[in-house]
Amino acid sequence: MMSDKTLVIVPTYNESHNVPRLIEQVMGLAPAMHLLIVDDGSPDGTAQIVKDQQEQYGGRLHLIERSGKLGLGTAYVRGFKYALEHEYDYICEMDADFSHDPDDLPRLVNKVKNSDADVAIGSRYADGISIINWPLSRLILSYSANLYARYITGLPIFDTTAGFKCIHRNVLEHIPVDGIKSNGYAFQIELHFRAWQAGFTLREVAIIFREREEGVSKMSKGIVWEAIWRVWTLKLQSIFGTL
Ligand SMILES: Nc1nc2c(ncn2[C@@H]2O[C@H](COP(=O)(O)OP(=O)(O)O[C@H]3O[C@H](CO)[C@@H](O)[C@H](O)[C@@H]3O)[C@@H](O)[C@H]2O)c(=O)[nH]1
Repeated sequence: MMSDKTLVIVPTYNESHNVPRLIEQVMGLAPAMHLLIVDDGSPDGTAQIVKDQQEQYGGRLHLIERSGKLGLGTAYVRGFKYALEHEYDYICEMDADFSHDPDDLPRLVNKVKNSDADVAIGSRYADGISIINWPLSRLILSYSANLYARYITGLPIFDTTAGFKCIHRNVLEHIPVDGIKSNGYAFQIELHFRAWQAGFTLREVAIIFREREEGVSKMSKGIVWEAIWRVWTLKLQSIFGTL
């Protein structure tokens, strides 16, 4: 096994305007990282753009194509299994739309490599509120969802729904990733909760989150509802065992 292999997993749905620059930026980082795009049959041809660039990056750019829009959570679970099968040590999550700055990836990876953190979370709320250009309504929704999830679950972090992080391979080997049932942004809460319950250390690293400039958010009412009820099932499961 190569030492210190890092895989950045990016789920995509209709991100053709973002993915060329995303690939260029992640492939240009030092130390070198691998990038896995998990695309859900995007009608705008996102997957084809990835395929066209694969040869250029000598085996560092990977693609999983799924048949339709199956959700953010299952896309990450698919990516985690790929990471374990291919023996990556550090596994990162990131959005395709530059809300997360790829240049912050080395900071997250270093946090896991060089501190007690098993999961380093790129946090919008660790240092006040560091979000640029979100409408006030979205900011209020996200902030209150995070307070609510933190209060009910007891998670020791401020950004429970963060989708930007680095995870040590050990975490994914020890929590049953197939058992993560949330599929929207609640997936992030559930992943943090299961890692924390298993005794792993979560640490927040302050980042600046920027509203996307290209494409649209896939946020929906269903995603919000799932987060509202899911935190209760997580809490109850932790008290009573599997429901
Ligand atoms: N493969 C796949 N990818 C998806 C799907 N839904 C969304 N994505 C991809 O997942 C990433 C995040 O989706 P967005 O729709 O851009 O998220 P957002 O509204 O900006 O939400 C942000 O905030 C959430 C809550 O705070 C975070 O949980 C989320 O990760 C993200 O950072 C993007 O790369 C998007 O293309 C899906 O069904 N399938």
